[in-house]
Amino acid sequence: MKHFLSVQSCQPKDLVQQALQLKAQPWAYESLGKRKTLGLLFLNPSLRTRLSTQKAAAQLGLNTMVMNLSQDGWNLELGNGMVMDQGASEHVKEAAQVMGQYCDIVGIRCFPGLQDASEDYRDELIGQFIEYSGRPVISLESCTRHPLQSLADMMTIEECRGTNPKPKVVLSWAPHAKPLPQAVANSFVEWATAFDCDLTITHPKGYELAGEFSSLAPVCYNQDQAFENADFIYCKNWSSYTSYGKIIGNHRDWMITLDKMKRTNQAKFMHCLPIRRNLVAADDVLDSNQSVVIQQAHNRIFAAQAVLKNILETQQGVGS
Ligand SMILES: NCCC[C@H](NC(=O)CCC(=O)O)C(=O)O
Ligand SMILES: NC(=O)OP(=O)(O)O
Repeated sequence: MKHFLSVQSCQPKDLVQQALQLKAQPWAYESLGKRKTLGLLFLNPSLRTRLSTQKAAAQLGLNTMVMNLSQDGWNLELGNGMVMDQGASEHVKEAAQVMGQYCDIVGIRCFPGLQDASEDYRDELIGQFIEYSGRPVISLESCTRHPLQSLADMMTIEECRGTNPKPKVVLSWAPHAKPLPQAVANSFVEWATAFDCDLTITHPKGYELAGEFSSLAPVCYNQDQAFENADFIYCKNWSSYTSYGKIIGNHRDWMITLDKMKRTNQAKFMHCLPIRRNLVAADDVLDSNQSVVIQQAHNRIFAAQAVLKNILETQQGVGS
């Protein structure tokens, strides 16, 4: 594996199996990353991604440097040929090349601005780090995707599906107070459709995902109907793609409740976290034994570890 940016960066089923093996034997490769450095750049807040990736790196013997770029770093300019007389102090060309000197692998978290769809969907910052750092780059959630989350989600589905050959998985939009990125939902659709799942997307009209993602699974505008016989409910808010970055209507009645969960086949409840209780999902859903949100967060360690292991093996000429 060279970079890890989306489901297309890997053999997803194989990677899930590797991650599950690492969960069983976390220290099996504890010297693989010896004397190598992982640099993690955060332009946005994080609890899980930051800590699970650091823990994964430690279990591979990697040294980690973390930088909260938005608080502690210089504002970066991405544009070519810009006269830098505004807020940005440093160009990504220098910043990425410098990171490439300090690190063997670079991870970047960067949320979209939610103002301009074409700008966000170019995912320029990650692209520039690939170009200028000369190092393998891992997406820690980009403007368009969150592949480490999706990998952990697929591990969780694998662990919970039992002998069900094709579980019904429902990605359900839920309300929120703030306009949020589409990245988690986009990525989940891409990954779930690469596995043996019967995926349905449900959301109010106006919340259609970008065509490259919405075209991968049927959309049902009736949440109650979508929940019938579901084995997994994957809940997430996202802002509108068509009215880009906007919240349209309030749709508070789309919150996940125990009554709605009763329509399902005792479905497991999934969410990437952080989650706003009693807005996105009710307390009694999150506190029920159907909720697997903590298991998902636990699996983030081994998802990151599997990705780092593959990149390190490629650097040593033993992987693909
Ligand atoms: N990394 C996982 C999700 C991150 C982000 N959630 C948030 O920003 C929630 C913020 C809040 O609830 O204030 C999202 O939806 O993409
Ligand atoms: N799910 C997830 O990525 O959480 P953080 O934003 O806390 O990293």
